[in-house]
Amino acid sequence: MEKPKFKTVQEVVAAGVGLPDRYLQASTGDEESQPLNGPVPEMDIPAIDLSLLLSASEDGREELTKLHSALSTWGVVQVMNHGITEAFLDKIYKLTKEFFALPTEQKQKCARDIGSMQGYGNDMILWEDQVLDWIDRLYITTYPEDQRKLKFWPELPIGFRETLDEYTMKQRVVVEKFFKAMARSLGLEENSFLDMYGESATMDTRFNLYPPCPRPDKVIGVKPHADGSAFTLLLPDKDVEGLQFLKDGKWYKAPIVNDTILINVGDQMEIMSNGIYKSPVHRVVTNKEKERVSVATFCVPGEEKEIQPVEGLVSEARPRLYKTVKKYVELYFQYYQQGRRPMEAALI
Ligand SMILES: O=C(O)CCC(=O)C(=O)O
Ligand SMILES: [Fe+2]
Repeated sequence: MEKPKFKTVQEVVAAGVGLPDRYLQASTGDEESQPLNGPVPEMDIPAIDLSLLLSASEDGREELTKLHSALSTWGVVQVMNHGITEAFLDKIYKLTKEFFALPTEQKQKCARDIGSMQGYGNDMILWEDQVLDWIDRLYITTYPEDQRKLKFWPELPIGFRETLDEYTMKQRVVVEKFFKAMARSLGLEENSFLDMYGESATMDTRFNLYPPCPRPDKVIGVKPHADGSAFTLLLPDKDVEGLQFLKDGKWYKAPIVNDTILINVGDQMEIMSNGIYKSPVHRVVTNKEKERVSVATFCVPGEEKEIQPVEGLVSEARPRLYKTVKKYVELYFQYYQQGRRPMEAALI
């Protein structure tokens, strides 16, 4: 098997050769108003009770209103009472840290092949002169089961595979409820989005490690992007901040709230909701002293599915904003490479 051409961030750090130029961001000109490592205000997003969202009670309706308000402004919510115990989430965080702490040779057993996304490696190099993100990751397709490639599922740390399998099944329950809740919050029949999303939808989980970085003013953990998924379930680090969302041209940091899952809308949900729910641009900044981890699961419609605004959200007052797209993720990378917002391709 071909080995990846570039070193992981952990290997760069271990080599002790200083910071390679490939990680240095070009000046964007707006550093003065909001420098990469400067203080940013915290975003004001609600914690939504998932167990209430599908209830017909007064409290349930109130929760749906909160969901609508957060997703149509920020495109992000914290979800609590999601049915996954704190002890289980802690196990995921622990296994993530243990995986990245393994010796390089052990991690390389799950190394990504050149040109493919799945497996262990550094920021994927998609174009020449790309400034690299300060991140190492393990990217695994977890669902449907027949699409799993076990060679990318680490055998160590012990329990990783079983726990990831269990986490996938638990997340599926959350995903279905969340789709139904989003439909209800827009006055639609419960299955409106699920029917379009499809039975063949995939889940990809990405374990992210951001080692301490010598130049947080010049180096970024993940460059600004919006997710190409329908939506993303995220477990941000429980102690170390870093995730920021862009709203009206300003960056805000995501709060850390224990025992919640952060869910952000992705481009394909923005399309299905005819633009009512926003796929937010976000980034991750680096930290000089502390290592940070996160675990993101991307929920992606099946490749054969045609994704478009659902009927109930198109009217004379609100004309259709997006074309029908298929295999959006492929299109996503073509645009991303050109430094363009992939969403542009879907706009009518
Ligand atoms: O590390 C994080 O908190 C977010 C990572 C992210 O945005 C992504 O993986 O798409
Ligand atoms: Fe993201």
